[in-house]
Amino acid sequence: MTLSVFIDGAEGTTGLEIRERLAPRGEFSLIALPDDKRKDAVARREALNDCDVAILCLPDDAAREAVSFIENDRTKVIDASTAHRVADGWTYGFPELVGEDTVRQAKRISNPGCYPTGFLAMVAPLVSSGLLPADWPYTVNAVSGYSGGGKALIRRFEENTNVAWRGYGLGMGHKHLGEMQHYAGLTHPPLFAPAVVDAHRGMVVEVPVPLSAMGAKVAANDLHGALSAFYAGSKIVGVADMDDSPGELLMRKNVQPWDGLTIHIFKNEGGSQVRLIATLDNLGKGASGAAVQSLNLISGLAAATGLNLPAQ
Ligand SMILES: NC(=O)C1=CN([C@@H]2O[C@H](COP(=O)(O)OP(=O)(O)OC[C@H]3O[C@@H](n4cnc5c(N)ncnc54)[C@H](OP(=O)(O)O)[C@@H]3O)[C@@H](O)[C@H]2O)C=CC1
Ligand SMILES: CC(=O)N[C@@H](CCC(=O)OP(=O)(O)O)C(=O)O
Repeated sequence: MTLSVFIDGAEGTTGLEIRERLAPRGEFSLIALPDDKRKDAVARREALNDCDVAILCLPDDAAREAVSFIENDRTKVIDASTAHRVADGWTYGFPELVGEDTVRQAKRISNPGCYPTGFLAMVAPLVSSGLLPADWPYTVNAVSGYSGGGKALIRRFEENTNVAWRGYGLGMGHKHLGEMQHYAGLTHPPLFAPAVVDAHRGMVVEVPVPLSAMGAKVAANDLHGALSAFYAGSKIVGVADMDDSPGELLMRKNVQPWDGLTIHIFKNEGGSQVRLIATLDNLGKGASGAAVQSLNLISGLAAATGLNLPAQ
């Protein structure tokens, strides 16, 4: 059976990439609105009620409006925006953390934010297993490619080639804090320091872990072992081997779309300090690839269909 999918916001950065992933796949037929109707409330309402699955690639307010347009019990929703990430009645679309079956059965799925995907992939399993404390004031240092800010930031970077690094979220009230704290089960919101660099796509999310200062009774190898075991069955999330003499970790420009995520663990001599670093594609596991992973699950298909898998 072919499932009909309507991407609301199909001309945006995330929406276009979902189309790219679904175009070659015979299991899905896409409902598309003509350009002059893509923001027309009547046409969107009709498409949202006609489709089996609606994928919302919209600003938060438009995503809330789209959900309010749905008047039937059949249409399932995958929302890429921040609007429903910690809302009642919504399933967080992170199958590795919440369980594939939970996503498979959901009718309302909220796609995780790109930075929280990197943060939670590392911290949530370590906190829930008790290896890292829930009440530590974690910090998150992260860089994103400029496509993470959608069409407006792409335009800004591509028209002003003189910006190499853009720190933001300087008021420390970033919209991703809620989901990071909630799904990692933390007492405090993390101190989050995001920045954009002059690359179209890609993301590096780092959590420093001063093991001895936090009084943790575990070593870097224990964190590595726990995360390797946690993701052992995953074709999407991988854990890099620990390297005794690491050189450098690079985020490159002009890379191909990638739907995986790799966790790196580095330690100092003596093992008192650890750096947990996740590398991913903000438009892959950070957005469009994650939406397709959830779409596969609610369609009864294998979760791991994605671009350039397995994890690199
Ligand atoms: N880019 C990324 O890496 C990530 C994005 N997201 C989230 O995904 C969502 C989409 O982001 P992104 O693709 O980057 O943003 P873009 O700005 O690139 O795309 C948003 C699209 O929505 C369209 N749109 C705006 N308002 C309406 C409306 N009322 N009705 C129909 N269409 C509308 C825009 O139209 P127009 O083309 O005319 O501007 C645009 O095409 C956001 O909530 C974002 O936070 C989440 C994770 C990562
Ligand atoms: C580089 C950049 O601007 N990134 C966006 C986040 C992109 C993303 O994850 O979107 P959601 O907010 O919907 O989760 C930001 O920091 O606001």
